[in-house]
Amino acid sequence: MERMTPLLSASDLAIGHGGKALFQGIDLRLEPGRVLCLLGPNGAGKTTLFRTLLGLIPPISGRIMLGDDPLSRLSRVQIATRLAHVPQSLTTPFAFTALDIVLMGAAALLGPFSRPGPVEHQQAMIALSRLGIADLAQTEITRLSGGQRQLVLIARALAQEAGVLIMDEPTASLDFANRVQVANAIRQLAVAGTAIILSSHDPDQAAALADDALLLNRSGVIASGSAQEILTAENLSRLYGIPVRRERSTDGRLHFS
Ligand SMILES: Nc1ncnc2c1ncn2[C@@H]1O[C@H](COP(=O)(O)OP(=O)(O)OP(=O)(O)O)[C@@H](O)[C@H]1O
Repeated sequence: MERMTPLLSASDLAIGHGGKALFQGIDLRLEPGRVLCLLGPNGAGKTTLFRTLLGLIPPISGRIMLGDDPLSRLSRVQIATRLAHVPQSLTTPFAFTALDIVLMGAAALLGPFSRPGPVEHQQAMIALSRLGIADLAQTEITRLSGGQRQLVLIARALAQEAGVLIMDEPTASLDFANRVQVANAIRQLAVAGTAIILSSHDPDQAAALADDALLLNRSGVIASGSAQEILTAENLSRLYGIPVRRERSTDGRLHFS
């Protein structure tokens, strides 16, 4: 069977800072509707990989492609039409409303001297609706819960109309209810065709959310492939350097301890 062209792919990638490689030999491909989760200890290089995929740090070697185009040949605006970044949290001292924040995503594709108009407004409202938070459009973000703010950040990325979302620990600072809400939103976006690459410190979450996983530590890529297959006790033990137990509950979910 012919394979689909991935929205984002990397082959034989070496990444690092100041020309010093943290890893080499990273291969990944992300097709529409797939969720890929990066797991690895603190300082492993997950953020460095994201920044490299976003074109903010040059790779040391290897190739990154957005569809059929090499990332290195695309302008920032062209990259923004394909890839959107969702940061860990939203901090701003200004009294922006949720709609203001999402409009920033819709406006990312405009020229430097253009202001968002009705088209961008509509795009922003559609993004808020897709995340079920259209009723919060006029609420100042300082009045929103951590989970609601995270949904606003995801809506901002959606309003950018990129096919791939890159999410750096999207549920890191959230309580249980907000984590469930954001995780459900991520799955719904994937069902609708968005491709998502995210990082997590929670193997249970990776098993529940992701189709594929990439396990990285300072020794390199420990494993890569189908999340259900590579999230084994043995691989996670190697990844974190501690004994790990894997259990499957009656509802089929994987749990690690
Ligand atoms: N701008 C930089 N210049 C030089 N080294 C850096 C820079 N940013 C990060 N590093 C180093 O690169 C390594 C990987 O860091 P990175 O932030 O990518 O890890 P991470 O897996 O995202 O960690 P965490 O899970 O704690 O967020 C670390 O050793 C870090 O000190």
